[in-house]
Amino acid sequence: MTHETLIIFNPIANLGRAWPVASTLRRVADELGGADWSGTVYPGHASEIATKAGEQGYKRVIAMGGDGTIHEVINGLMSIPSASRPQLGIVPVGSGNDFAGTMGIPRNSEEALRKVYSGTPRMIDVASVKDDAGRVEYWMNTLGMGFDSAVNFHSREVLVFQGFMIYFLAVFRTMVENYHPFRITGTIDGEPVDQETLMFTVCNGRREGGGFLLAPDAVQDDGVLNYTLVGVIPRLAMFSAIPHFLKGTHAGLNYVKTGTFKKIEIKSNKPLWIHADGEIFAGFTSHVTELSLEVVPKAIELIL
Ligand SMILES: Nc1ncnc2c1ncn2[C@@H]1O[C@H](COP(=O)(O)OP(=O)(O)OP(=O)(O)O)[C@@H](O)[C@H]1O
Repeated sequence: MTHETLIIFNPIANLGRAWPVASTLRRVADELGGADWSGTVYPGHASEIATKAGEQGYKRVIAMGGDGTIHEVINGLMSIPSASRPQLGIVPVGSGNDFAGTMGIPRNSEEALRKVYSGTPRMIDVASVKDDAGRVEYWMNTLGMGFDSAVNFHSREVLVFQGFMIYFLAVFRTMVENYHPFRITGTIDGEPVDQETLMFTVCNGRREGGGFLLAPDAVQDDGVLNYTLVGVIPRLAMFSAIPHFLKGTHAGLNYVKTGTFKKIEIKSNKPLWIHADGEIFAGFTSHVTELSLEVVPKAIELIL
């Protein structure tokens, strides 16, 4: 440890386009006071590096990548006691960068890096998810069950486009291949829920999939999370719903329920496909049928 800042850099973010950005940013970081750098070598590595950063006494950790990198870094930071948890900075070099977008972090990576060195820390909420096998993960942007998870899984196979276009193509594939209603029962903040569902997305951030505005009113330090639940509609009607989710005007649709919560406990009659911040929590071969979701208020000090 030679600096008080550690940059955790994902070289394969944005399909490898992040890699050349690092050499430019290295010079900028040096000019701003310097940082130690650590590149990720395999999935999950960012989480391990962030955990170690706490033990090593770093004052701040910069997640340089997309939402998946921030997700891993946050899981590492949450394993550190809050008193010694480093601050978090974000330099978006991923493809969707939805959480950075929500937080108003500049899309330009050099500008974002400069902001980390000159910005103000603000405590933000994160959230936890626990499945029926007792597996716990933290997430900071969105966690989706059903339709948007299938979109996320398919988006990994679209290799020729960038950003939002990847997700847009994946949406059409999902409509054709994965019409998969499921029934959820359980409670939202103690209130019973029993609902045939196509998609159930819980949000701390406002958008996912490079621009789908699922929770336009979400606030990241209000101690509550938002949800958007899409009931069962015919496949064709889904086409007309897309513009609403892009603009964030879906709350008025009669098959959509939205609201806020602190804790959700649900069971599904079918295994749930789940993404957490765009990372696969339970894929197409999922066995997860029970889930508990909870806000962790003001858990991370994010430099903005
Ligand atoms: N060296 C590596 N080799 C393979 N995978 C890696 C490596 N380092 C990180 N990863 C994985 O890369 C994946 C994608 O990272 P990330 O989400 O940051 O970028 P992105 O998908 O381009 O951006 P976004 O999620 O904002 O669309 C993550 O699942 C992470 O675990």
